[in-house]
Amino acid sequence: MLELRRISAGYTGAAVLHDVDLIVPAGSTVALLGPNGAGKTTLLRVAGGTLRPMRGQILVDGSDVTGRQPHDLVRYGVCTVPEGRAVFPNLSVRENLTLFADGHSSALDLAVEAFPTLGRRMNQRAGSMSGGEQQMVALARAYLQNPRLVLLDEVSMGLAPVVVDEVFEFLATVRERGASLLLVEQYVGKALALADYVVLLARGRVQFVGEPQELDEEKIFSSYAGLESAGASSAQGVPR
Ligand SMILES: Nc1ncnc2c1ncn2[C@@H]1O[C@H](COP(=O)(O)OP(=O)(O)OP(=O)(O)O)[C@@H](O)[C@H]1O
Repeated sequence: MLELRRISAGYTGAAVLHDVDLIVPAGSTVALLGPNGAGKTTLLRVAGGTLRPMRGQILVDGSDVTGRQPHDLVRYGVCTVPEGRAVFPNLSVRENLTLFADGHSSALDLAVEAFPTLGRRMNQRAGSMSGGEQQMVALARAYLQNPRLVLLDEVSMGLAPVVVDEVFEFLATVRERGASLLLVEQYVGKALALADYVVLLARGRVQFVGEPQELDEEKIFSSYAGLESAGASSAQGVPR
């Protein structure tokens, strides 16, 4: 579905990602983990078309989409749910959703099915909703675009535990419907439970690719500390 080949990317000339290879097979969920500043958000920006890589190629279903803008990528079935509450605050929930519903009338029903809370709040101004509710709108919007690949950057950030559970149930539903997911997530245990594959990034380089069963949460966190201080060159993959 998505293939990043030897991606180097960064800001104002300085590379943050170095020769990163990453594959998200069709229908698979990949958890992208790593310590603060590892380059996870940067990688999602590259995959989602908001940051052009300095080098390397981005392929979607074998087509080269390097340099394509996010709105072009939607046509390839790639949608991003960025970090933070990506809603139009002055529009109602209904308007926020309709903008992304692409004319199909059952779209709002789909959103309500996913998040019943939204059904009771269709006329509320999105900006006046709680953080969790705004995140539901942002997630439902991506769902309405009938995506084949959803890029998710810390979508549970700052949410109450009960809302986090709801968000993960929703992601499981999106996955069951056949979409691929690439997710950056602070709730490592939940990410591992959902993921088919894990990619661990540190200092802008891939340190480990494997299956969640090969890792456990505690070891990942202890490896973060080592990877942050020791640097990528001396990091020896991930402790098992
Ligand atoms: N817009 C930007 N301009 C300049 N440097 C940036 C920008 N965004 C990120 N960086 C730098 O790129 C590096 C990687 O940041 P990135 O946000 O990709 O890491 P991350 O793994 O998502 O971290 P975190 O887990 O803390 O969110 C950091 O050193 C950061 O300071």
